Amino acid sequence: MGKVKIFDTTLRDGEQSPGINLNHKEKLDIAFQLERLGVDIIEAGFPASSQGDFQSVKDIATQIKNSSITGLARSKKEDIDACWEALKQSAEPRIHVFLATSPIHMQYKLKLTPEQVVERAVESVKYAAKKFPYVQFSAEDASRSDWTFLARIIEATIDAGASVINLPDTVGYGMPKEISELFEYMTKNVPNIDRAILSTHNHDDLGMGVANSLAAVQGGARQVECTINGIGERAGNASLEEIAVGLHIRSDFYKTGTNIQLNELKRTSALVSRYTSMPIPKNKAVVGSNAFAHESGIHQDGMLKHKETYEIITPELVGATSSNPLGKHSGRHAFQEKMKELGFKGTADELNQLFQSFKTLADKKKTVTEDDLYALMIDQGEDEQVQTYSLQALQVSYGTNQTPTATIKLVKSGDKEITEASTGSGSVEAIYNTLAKLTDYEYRLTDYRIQSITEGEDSLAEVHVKLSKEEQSQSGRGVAHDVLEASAKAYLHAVNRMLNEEKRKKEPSTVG
Ligand SMILES: CC(=O)SCCNC(=O)CCNC(=O)[C@H](O)C(C)(C)COP(=O)(O)OP(=O)(O)OC[C@H]1O[C@@H](n2cnc3c(N)ncnc32)[C@H](O)[C@@H]1OP(=O)(O)O
Ligand SMILES: CC(C)C(=O)C(=O)O
Ligand SMILES: [Mg+2]
Repeated sequence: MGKVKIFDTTLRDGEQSPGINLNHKEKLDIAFQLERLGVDIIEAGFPASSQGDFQSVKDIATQIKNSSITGLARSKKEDIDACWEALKQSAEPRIHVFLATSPIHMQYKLKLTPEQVVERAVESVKYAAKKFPYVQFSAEDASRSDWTFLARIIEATIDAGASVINLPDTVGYGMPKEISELFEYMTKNVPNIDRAILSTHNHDDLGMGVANSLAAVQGGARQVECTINGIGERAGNASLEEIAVGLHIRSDFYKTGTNIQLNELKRTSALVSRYTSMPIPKNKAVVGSNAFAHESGIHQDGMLKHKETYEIITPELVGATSSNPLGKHSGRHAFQEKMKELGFKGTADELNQLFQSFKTLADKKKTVTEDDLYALMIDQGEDEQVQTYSLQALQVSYGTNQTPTATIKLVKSGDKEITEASTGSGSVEAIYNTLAKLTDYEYRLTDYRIQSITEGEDSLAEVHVKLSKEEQSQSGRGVAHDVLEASAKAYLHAVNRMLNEEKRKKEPSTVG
């Protein structure tokens, strides 16, 4: 069996997404990327719909060399003529003529009888075939059409010159088994079907776009129409990246493949997302940022032991990279691996302590980044010094028209709990006034700096302070999820270092 042709309609049906309006340059950029991706046919637009669409189709048709270009036309001479004017310079001019075949569309929208629909379709395909070497006919709303009538119009349009017959699930109504049977039925019941290839075009109203496309391939379709990121009318079209990767990964099942250069998928998806301002959901198959991310401990452990335990698609296949983000579901194996990567050389006990701090942090933060882990490592190094004072509890009350008050409980010398409260003109000053009382020292705060270690709302805050007393000064650093807690920690860090330094000076020198 030959390869399934990929017909990309991002620039036509994709652009029909509410809110999307691509300009000329954006359309050309996307067309060039689709060509790089290895798309067989690019539906560049609907030339009769506007002057802008006409010009884009024309320019794409003259500039793209390695994909065939097509344009959409209603079953009307004016639409076909506009399409010809836009596409006549293309290397392989193709037209896509459509007319609806379902009872509801024929009666209410077209206001035509089934006989008139067959007549109009045949007349249009014949007219198009006089100009175009390749004519595709689409029976719009095929999935809600009567199958006997559909077989009749397919036979008639093939006789009129159509070499591709598309059976769209225009409103995303079909179910996979039904779509597969529809294609099998037409393959068996249309006498001249071997003179055309069958094409499938699915919408995602019931979330079946990709499943129906693959089911159609099972039923005999040899062309699949789809869009990048699944953009399109209403809930969108079937997504190209999912179809191409599905056919590749399960080629054992479908016994076919595509010409798509899979490692261009991620880039193409990102380009379309940027130009259409339609963000890609994190959990989107193939191209979502979580598609190759493994967060839970058991999965990360499995991945470290053998990637295929949890990865059926390698990120490299689609031009993406994998990641093992650490979060609250991560276990010791993945944590240890990451710490090794970061250069941790401590003992098993130290690693264990770090793992506990990491778990505490991960409970508050969605993803713990490398920078967060560095911060934890550095904090641990500091913990090895004598900590005269350590923070037990901190409460700050703050409100407009209210004096900020801090209540702080410290542990002194490892066992004694001491508590104090003080006010200040701001929350940080209230904290520092309270800490000054608790630590019996009157330091001057000569520097206070705050920075976020990582990006995002849930990043760790890092506070740096400098405390001075007479000739002495000492810096301190505190890291916490909360700015006020980091401020208190930084102050205590400086006090503890100051006390350690004083003690060291008093100790008799061992040198000499
Ligand atoms: C399933 C799909 O995705 S189909 C493609 C949808 N895409 C678009 O509609 C692209 C943007 N559309 C447009 O710019 C405009 O709708 C145009 C330029 C195509 C037509 O504009 P207008 O002439 O103002 O017509 P309008 O859009 O209001 O109505 C559509 C007309 O086309 C007719 N029509 C619909 N499909 C077809 C068809 N396949 N063949 C012939 N006529 C058709 C309708 O019956 C209606 O005809 P009527 O005016 O006699 O009732
Ligand atoms: C024009 C046709 C193919 C279409 O987009 C549809 O039926 O969804
Ligand atoms: Mg469509």
